Amino acid sequence: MAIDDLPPLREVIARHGLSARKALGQNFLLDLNLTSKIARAAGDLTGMDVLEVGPGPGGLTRGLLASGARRVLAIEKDPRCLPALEEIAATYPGRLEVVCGDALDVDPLAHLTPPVAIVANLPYNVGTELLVRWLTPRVWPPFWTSLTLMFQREVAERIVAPPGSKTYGRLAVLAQWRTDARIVLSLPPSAFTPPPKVSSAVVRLDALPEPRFEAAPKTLERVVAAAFNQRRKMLRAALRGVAPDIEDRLAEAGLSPTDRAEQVPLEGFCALARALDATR
Ligand SMILES: C[S@@+](CC[C@H](N)C(=O)[O-])C[C@H]1O[C@@H](n2cnc3c(N)ncnc32)[C@H](O)[C@@H]1O
Repeated sequence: MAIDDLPPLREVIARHGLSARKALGQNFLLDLNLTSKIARAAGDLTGMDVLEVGPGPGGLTRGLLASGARRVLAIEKDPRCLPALEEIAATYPGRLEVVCGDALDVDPLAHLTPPVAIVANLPYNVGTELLVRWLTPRVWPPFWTSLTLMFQREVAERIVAPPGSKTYGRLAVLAQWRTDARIVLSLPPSAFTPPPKVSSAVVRLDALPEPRFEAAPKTLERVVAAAFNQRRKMLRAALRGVAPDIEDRLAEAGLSPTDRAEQVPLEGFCALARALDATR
């Protein structure tokens, strides 16, 4: 059964000539049962403001509106998608605002009132850049309460990876520091039009009221980036450029200079960030 009275998405993309563009990472979800499922994975949206990044022809947008979101702000870079999105806006008067632009340049708080749920099916590189930005504001809690984001399966696994695992790295530390992160849905390439080369997964990240351990976001980001850039090296070598007296700071944080980044738990990276900031 259709989730609204709008025409099927295949008809919409044919009518508006929305052939997928590789440069914009366009792999569309045209099955409205699936887009409803992703909207439901975002939790109870009744009365919430929702930021959707990269709505494309609007399959997920329809799911979000049908599931009771108060208002949806949809930021889409490709102007060819606007007519399809305007049709949806007309079906849900006053509830969908469409902004044409790069999500990296738009301030959602100029359009929405917190608390906000963020939902997106974005190209990989923009998705991780936005994720890191949403996870590292100076002040916590952030303007959003949850992030429900589609990634390549391999990136989703990196976000939820535990310490000691091969995929544990910068994304795992930054995500698990301030959120509860879990994979809530897996999708095969055949779910998308055109099908991508790899499987995808939806990750749900719920903002914690407070970070698990105290640390300044900028310092933590710097430490984690340096540590995992050379993940096979011992910490004292990988972090040499971070501080001249890195061995003393590692000792203060209770870390061994001969450890490697993938063995260091979240708590250890936060302790190191605090030790570095204490000596500035
Ligand atoms: C993978 S498609 C998903 C489209 C739609 N959400 C769906 O699930 O069918 C990604 C969408 O993000 C848009 N996009 C790519 N980069 C963007 C950016 N920097 N800001 C906003 N939208 C972007 C693309 O034009 C495309 O419509």
